[in-house]
Amino acid sequence: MACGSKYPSSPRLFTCPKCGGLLEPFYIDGGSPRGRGVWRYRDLLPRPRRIVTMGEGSTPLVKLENLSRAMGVEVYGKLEFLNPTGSFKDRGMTVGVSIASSFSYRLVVAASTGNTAASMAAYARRAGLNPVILIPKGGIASGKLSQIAALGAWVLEVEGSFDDALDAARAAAEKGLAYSLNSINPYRLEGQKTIAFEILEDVDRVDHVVVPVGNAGNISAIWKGFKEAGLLGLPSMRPRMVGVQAEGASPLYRAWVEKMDSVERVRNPSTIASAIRIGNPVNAAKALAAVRESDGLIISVSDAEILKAAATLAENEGMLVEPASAASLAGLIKLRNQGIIASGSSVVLILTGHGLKDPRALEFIASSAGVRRAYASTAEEALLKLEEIAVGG
Ligand SMILES: Cc1ncc(COP(=O)(O)O)c(C=O)c1O
Ligand SMILES: N[C@@H](CCOP(=O)(O)O)C(=O)O
Repeated sequence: MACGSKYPSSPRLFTCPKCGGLLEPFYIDGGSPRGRGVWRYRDLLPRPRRIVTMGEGSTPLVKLENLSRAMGVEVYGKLEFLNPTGSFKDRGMTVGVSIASSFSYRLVVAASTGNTAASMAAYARRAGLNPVILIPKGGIASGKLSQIAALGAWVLEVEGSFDDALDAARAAAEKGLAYSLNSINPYRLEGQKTIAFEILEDVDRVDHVVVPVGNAGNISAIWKGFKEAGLLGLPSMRPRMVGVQAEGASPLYRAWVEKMDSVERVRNPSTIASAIRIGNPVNAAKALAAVRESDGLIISVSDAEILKAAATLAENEGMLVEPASAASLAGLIKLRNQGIIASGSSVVLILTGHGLKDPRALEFIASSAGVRRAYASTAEEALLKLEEIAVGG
């Protein structure tokens, strides 16, 4: 693939036997959008015999009016946290699990920082498959852990980072023990490229698409979508792709700064944004190519900037997202302050995961918003308190 080789599509062929690079499907014929959700773009998706769906995709693209005014740019949020399991991963899982189920796999496997796991578990249950999940011990948000447990998945806690868990999950898939649904699976990423198609159907102009980056599959998939959109008769817009990493887990940012084509593994990635606490992104080469081809860039933001952005989004737009998602707004704020994104630009933030998944992070956000709480021992006292609040405004 990086070497230019082409192969007939096969559900288990993920990497190029010659160069070891991750494969990508390509299409000769186009088509046209019809229906709703991810499968609206079925002419540019794999064609499994059976489709396992929960109506994922068709998420709202909402103008963030207050932030747009304050920042002097047109900011839109793509509300990916409104997908069935609360993250963009569902777009990929409907495709990946449909393939697994069409080819009679019984066991599906993924390493996860939480959202891939929750999504895979849900779609696998619906398809009657058994989900096995490897997580970094103590490394995922409590809401996600409960979500996975409630879906009855097998959870294997691995001492180490997400990257260590992924090494094991990949090895298990290579041995044929289970079908891998991480983003090494090119068919799963095909579902995620539909984010680009939907953006193109919803806005007339987009200059920048800002994406939080962990394992780097999503930014690569979205850019692939922009490149392929013409095949579906959609407008051919090529926005700049902006990848945002958390400072303590930023191998791609470092590779970008040092003008490298591959990343150096960060051994102990650390950030409050557990979803992107990843030190060795498997899609690094594709993501770097996407950013370069689109004339975009990769930046990093601190945990403080991420939490501040999450609180800003909540206070100004009423949206609660998990820290990894807020990294996109933190990135935009930084790029506006540095003058890199010009005023008047049209910017789409990919809001990837729901805030309710990470109650601990919500507490941090609440404290920065200044929690307003009072106690009343009777209804009369409550009324007095309300009168005081009304006077205070
Ligand atoms: C909420 C959230 N945001 C962003 C990301 C980053 O996506 P990717 O791994 O495709 O770069 C992830 C997962 O990695 C995630 O769960
Ligand atoms: N944030 C991800 C990490 C795994 O990424 P994947 O795209 O390779 O599945 C998660 O939610 O687990």
